[in-house]
Amino acid sequence: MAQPTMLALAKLISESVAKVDGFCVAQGINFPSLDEPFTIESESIKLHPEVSEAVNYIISAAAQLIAILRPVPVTLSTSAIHVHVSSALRVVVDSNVIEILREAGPQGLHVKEISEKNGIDPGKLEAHDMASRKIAEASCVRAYVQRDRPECLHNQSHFICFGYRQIIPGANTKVCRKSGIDYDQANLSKYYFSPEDKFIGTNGIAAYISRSTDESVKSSGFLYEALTHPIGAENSPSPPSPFNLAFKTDLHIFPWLAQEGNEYRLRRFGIALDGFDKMLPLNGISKGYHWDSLPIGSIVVDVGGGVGSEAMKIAQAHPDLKLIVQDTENVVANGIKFFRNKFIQGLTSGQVTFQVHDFFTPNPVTNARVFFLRFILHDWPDATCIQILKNLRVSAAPDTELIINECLIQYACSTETIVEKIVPGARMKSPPSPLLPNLGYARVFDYLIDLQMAIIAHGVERTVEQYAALLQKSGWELKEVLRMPESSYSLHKLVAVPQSQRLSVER
Ligand SMILES: C[S@@+](CC[C@H](N)C(=O)[O-])C[C@H]1O[C@@H](n2cnc3c(N)ncnc32)[C@H](O)[C@@H]1O
Repeated sequence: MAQPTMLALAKLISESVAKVDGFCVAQGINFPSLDEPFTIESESIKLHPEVSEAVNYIISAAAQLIAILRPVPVTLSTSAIHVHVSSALRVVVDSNVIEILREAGPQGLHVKEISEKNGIDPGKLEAHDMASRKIAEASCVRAYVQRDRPECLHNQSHFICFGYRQIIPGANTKVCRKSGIDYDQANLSKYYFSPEDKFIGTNGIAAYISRSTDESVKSSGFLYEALTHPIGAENSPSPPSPFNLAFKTDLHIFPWLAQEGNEYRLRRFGIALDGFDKMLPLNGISKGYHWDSLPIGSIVVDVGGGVGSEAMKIAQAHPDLKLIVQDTENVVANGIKFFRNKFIQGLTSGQVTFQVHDFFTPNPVTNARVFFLRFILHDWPDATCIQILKNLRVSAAPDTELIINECLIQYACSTETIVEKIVPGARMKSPPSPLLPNLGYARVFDYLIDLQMAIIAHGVERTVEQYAALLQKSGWELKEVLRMPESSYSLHKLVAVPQSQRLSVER
């Protein structure tokens, strides 16, 4: 007899599929197929609030079934070598295979022709593609690149989703003209080999893949060495991170990215964060928070705002707000270029300004209505976060609200903490049994990013309680949690207000 859990999971899957089907029928839409070209809009149904819950239950239940059904040694061995998927993905992105296939059209291209364009030996390319394809299939992801004939590859929706500029007349012409790239064959190959320009004007997904499979994957192999490093073991205040060991540097990743020679990586990092947003519901940044009820002209400071991809969305959706994007010098320069490409009116109208500011010093803006922090605190250990938060607290006005936009980690067991009881929104809705309380595999990305933060930056993804404690120690009070359950990543907004007693910054 099958385990009762298996039967319950199978039932949950069919009920949830029926819900997705019912929604599609009621709306008169087809659920996107893997054989159709990807667009951000067509994918948005998967993040629709009425669909996403059922989708998450299906993903979570399917993974639990796989874990039950697959022999344990196979599961462990597969996980042990899964890193090769990342390495193969990087080859495909950084050697321009996607762009070359897109240009070739639906009939695909012989590997020799791909090789003529990107300079990678066909035998090697074949080997890489096979690795990527076979492992992807083994993980039930489905092949990224399809073959009709043994030596011919063509794009599937997964690769098209990387959103490279198309190198064919029409839509491409516009983008390529913007970046000053001509269309003759000579320049085309130059473009393939000009990484400085590669991601500019794209939707950022390929930049995200390229970044993650470069610094992060290389560093990941050093996790054990970092954890067992004698300096760390001897309680040194700054034990090396896996990134430090892999890249032979003592620097934290951000000052390292700002170093001469890393200009391409820094630019790619900024565009990658814009690409990351494609995992989130459209207009997710606006959801939940009362942006529309802020007084006209209110100042929103995006602290460590990167190239300003979030500030751009807030500015576009709320034209009466003023945005100040703060970051380090090189990033601010990249941000201004990013805005010139995507939203020049924001700059010319004065609605958005950039400011060089080190968030380890008190914030120069003392009349902010909102301090906005996205993906800042997860880059640093607790003591450093408290420093950052205190420097915002000393500059906060009585009506300043602090929005922390971060992933919230949920334990795989049920919890009922004081914070969950008293702070509105702090508690996550529990999924039905026998799914894990944290939604299991449907939320695996959260836990991988948690590891990634530790690996590249000594950082960490935190629970609501951990954020409440950091805020409490730095003069802020957690007021509410604005959850966005439809996000594929547990990205939520924590809203904090100044504690009544003003703190002085400890140095
Ligand atoms: C993970 S990124 C997040 C960027 C942006 N908030 C977003 O969500 O797209 C972290 C940002 O912090 C910036 N940063 C790092 N150290 C900084 C410092 N000391 N002062 C200001 N910004 C800093 C980095 O340059 C980077 O843009």
